[in-house]
Amino acid sequence: MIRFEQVGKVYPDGTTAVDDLSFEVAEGELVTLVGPSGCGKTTTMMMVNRLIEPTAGRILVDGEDIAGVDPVKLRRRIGYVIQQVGLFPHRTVLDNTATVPALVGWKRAKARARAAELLDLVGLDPKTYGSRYPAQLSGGQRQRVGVARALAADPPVLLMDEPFGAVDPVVRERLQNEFLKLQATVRKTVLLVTHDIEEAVRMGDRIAVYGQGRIEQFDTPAAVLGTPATPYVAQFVGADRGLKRLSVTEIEASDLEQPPVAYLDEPAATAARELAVLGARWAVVLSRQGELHGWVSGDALRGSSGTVGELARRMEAWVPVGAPLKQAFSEMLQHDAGWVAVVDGPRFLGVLTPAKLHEALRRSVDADAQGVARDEVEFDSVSDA
Ligand SMILES: Nc1ncnc2c1ncn2[C@@H]1O[C@H](COP(=O)(O)OP(=O)(O)OP(=O)(O)O)[C@@H](O)[C@H]1O
Repeated sequence: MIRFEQVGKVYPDGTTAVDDLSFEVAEGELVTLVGPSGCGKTTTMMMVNRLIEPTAGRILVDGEDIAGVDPVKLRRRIGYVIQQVGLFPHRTVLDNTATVPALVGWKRAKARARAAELLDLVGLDPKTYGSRYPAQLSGGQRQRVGVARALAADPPVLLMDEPFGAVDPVVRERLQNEFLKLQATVRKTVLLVTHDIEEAVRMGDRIAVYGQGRIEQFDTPAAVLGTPATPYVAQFVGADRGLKRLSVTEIEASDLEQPPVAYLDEPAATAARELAVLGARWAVVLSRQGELHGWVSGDALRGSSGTVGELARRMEAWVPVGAPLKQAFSEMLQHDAGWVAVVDGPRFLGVLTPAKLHEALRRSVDADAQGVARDEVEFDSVSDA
C-alpha cells in the first residue's frame, strides 16, 4: 500500500536525513517508525505526502509512483495527524473537523454531518464540543479532534507524527487505546512516528527501528523485543524488554488452570461439601452452559440453604483469551486479586495465576531465544515482491 524503494533524502545543506530505505506498509497495517531525535523519521513520513521530496528512489502509494501525482490531490487521499494538531483557532471544532470534506467539495450539510459522526467516533459528543473553539479544549481533546479531522474524508492512508506526544502519560495511554479500537474498525494503512519504544510496541503491527538515517530492524513488536537484530536495537529497546514482552505475549488456553467449579442452580450445601473434599476455599460460579457468573467462597456456602447463584459474587478480575499478559497483570493489581478469570466471549476457560503468568512469559522469551517466533515472522522486502 505504501512502498519505499531505495529512498534517500539529502537536504540542500548536505545533511543525509535518510539513506536507501526500502520497506512496505501493507493495506490496513499500522507501522510505527521509532528512533532517537534526528534519525530521519519525520523526513520519511513527509516524503509520503510530498511535503518533502526524496533525492533518490521512489515511493508508491497504492501501486502508483507518487512523484507523478499532483501533491494537492495526493494529500486528500492521505490523512495527516501531527503533534501540534494544527487546528484553526478561529473555527469551531465541528468546522475544523469538516475542513477536508469541505475542501474536496462536499456539500456543507453533508460535511458537517460527517464531522459530527467522526467526533462521536473519537469520543467527543458533537453537541457538547462541536461548537467550541480549540482554545476551549484540553490537550487530549484537541488531539482527538486532530484524529477526527484526519479521518473525516475517509482517506485510505493515515500519517501520524507523534500524535499523542503533547499529553500526559495517562491521557496518552487512553488515546492510544482508543485509537487502536478505532483502527480495528476503520483499518487504515497507517505510518506512525514516535520516539517512544513503548508506544511503538503498543501500537505497531510492525516496527521500523531507525538508527541514523536507516532502518536497523523492521519486524513485529515481539520479534524486535525478543531478538533485536543489532546491538543498537538491543540498546534502544532497553534492558527491561522482558517486561515489555508482557504487552506482546498473548494469553493462551494452555496457560490456564482449572479451579473448582460450582453451578448457579446447585444447592449451596452440595457445593460446600465438594469444596471441603477438594480442600478449596472458593469456586468459580458458572451456568450449566459454561458461562462465567462470578465466584463464591466456601465460607459463604457453608450453612446456607439457598443455591450457589444466590451467594455468587461478581467477578471483578477477568480478561478475554488472546489479551496480552500485561492486561491480566494489570487486572490482578487493580483488583488485588490472586488470579484472573479468562473468558472466550461469555464462556469461562480457566484462571491465570501469577505462577502461570510467569511461565507464559518464560515460554515467550525462550521461543524467541530458539528463533521460533522469528521464523514465523513474515518479512516484506522489495526484492521478494
Ligand atoms: N530542512 C532541512 N535542512 C537540513 N537538514 C534537515 C532539514 N530537516 C531535517 N534535517 C535534518 O535531517 C535529519 C533528520 O531529521 P528528521 O526531522 O527527519 O528527524 P526525526 O527522526 O523526525 O527527529 P525528531 O524525532 O527530533 O523529530 C536531522 O539531522 C535533521 O537535522
